[in-house]
Amino acid sequence: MKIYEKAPAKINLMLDVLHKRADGYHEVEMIMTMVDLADRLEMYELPRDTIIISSQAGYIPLDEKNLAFQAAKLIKERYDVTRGVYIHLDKKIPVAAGLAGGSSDAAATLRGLNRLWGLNIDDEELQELGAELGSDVPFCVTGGTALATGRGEVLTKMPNPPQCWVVLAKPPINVSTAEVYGKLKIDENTKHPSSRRMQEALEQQSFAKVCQELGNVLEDVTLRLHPEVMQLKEAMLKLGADGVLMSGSGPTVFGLVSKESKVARIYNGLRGFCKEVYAVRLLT
Ligand SMILES: C[C@@](CO)(OP(=O)(O)O)[C@H](O)COP(=O)(O)OP(=O)(O)OC[C@H]1O[C@@H](n2ccc(N)nc2=O)[C@H](O)[C@@H]1O
Ligand SMILES: Nc1ncnc2c1ncn2[C@@H]1O[C@H](COP(=O)(O)OP(=O)(O)O)[C@@H](O)[C@H]1O
Repeated sequence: MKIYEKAPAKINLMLDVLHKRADGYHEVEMIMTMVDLADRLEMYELPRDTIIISSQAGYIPLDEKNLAFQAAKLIKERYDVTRGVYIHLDKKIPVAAGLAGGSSDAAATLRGLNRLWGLNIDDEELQELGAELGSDVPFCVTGGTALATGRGEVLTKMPNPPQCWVVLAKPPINVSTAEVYGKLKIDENTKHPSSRRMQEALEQQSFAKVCQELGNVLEDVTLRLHPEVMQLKEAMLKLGADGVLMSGSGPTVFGLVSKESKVARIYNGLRGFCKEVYAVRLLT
């Protein structure tokens, strides 16, 4: 039997950092949602007790460093599964982009192997397993729109934003999440976005207010390291996006666009100087 799972990318509509914790992680408040740009996973059982990962993408690890491998290993160990699995990753989400591609692959692996091996693990337990793999994995297990607190693993469901277009642009630079958190300084000058106001915008289904409340404290760090991210933000706004923000630790910038008629102009305008541009819908 073959199992297929879709692993969508996330964007952070707002991302606030409250403080650094004793365990080295940062206490966050983020509202995240999924977009229709997704990796596709194909999984089937192997007669031998082994985990094999393959992918058409030449630029991700295929060994135990791969988050899908780690997810398969964790579920096998925790539920005493002695059967093996072959997992093919059809990568579509740009890597190390602030879009949680690896986390979403890990979450999709947990969901898929739960089905393949009939383990009947509920979502809450899958999220707990996910938290052992990374801070964004629990959200990716169930998706939708959620407020994430703690280090990202404490989830409260939120209404989906009003449907719109999302134009994503990833500049050709690599950003390390650990480095961005490491260089972040929270002080009295920090401009904190508000999860309460973003939540109100979602409850009111106000697209204008969602755009107005977009904010990410990690932006300042990544913009300082890579000024070209700012150029992308400015270009997107100039081309007509209604709201623009960097996702996660970056470097991907997303623009929310309500009118379909504007999307082609923004997409084509950005393609002039950025190779990786996507125009997708929210996954609502
Ligand atoms: C910034 C965010 C926003 O959604 O996403 P990305 O930019 O990675 O997509 C997340 O907080 C990233 O989540 P994730 O990528 O799963 O992070 P992890 O693997 O758990 O942690 C990577 C490193 O980031 C730092 N880290 C992560 C989460 C957190 N709340 N505080 C931290 O300080 C730690 O240094 C950790 O070693
Ligand atoms: N299945 C996977 N897909 C993408 N990247 C992976 C995967 N497994 C491990 N990685 C590694 O995880 C790191 C972060 O990748 P990714 O999850 O795409 O980015 P981000 O945390 O910025 O959203 C990369 O350095 C990549 O090599």
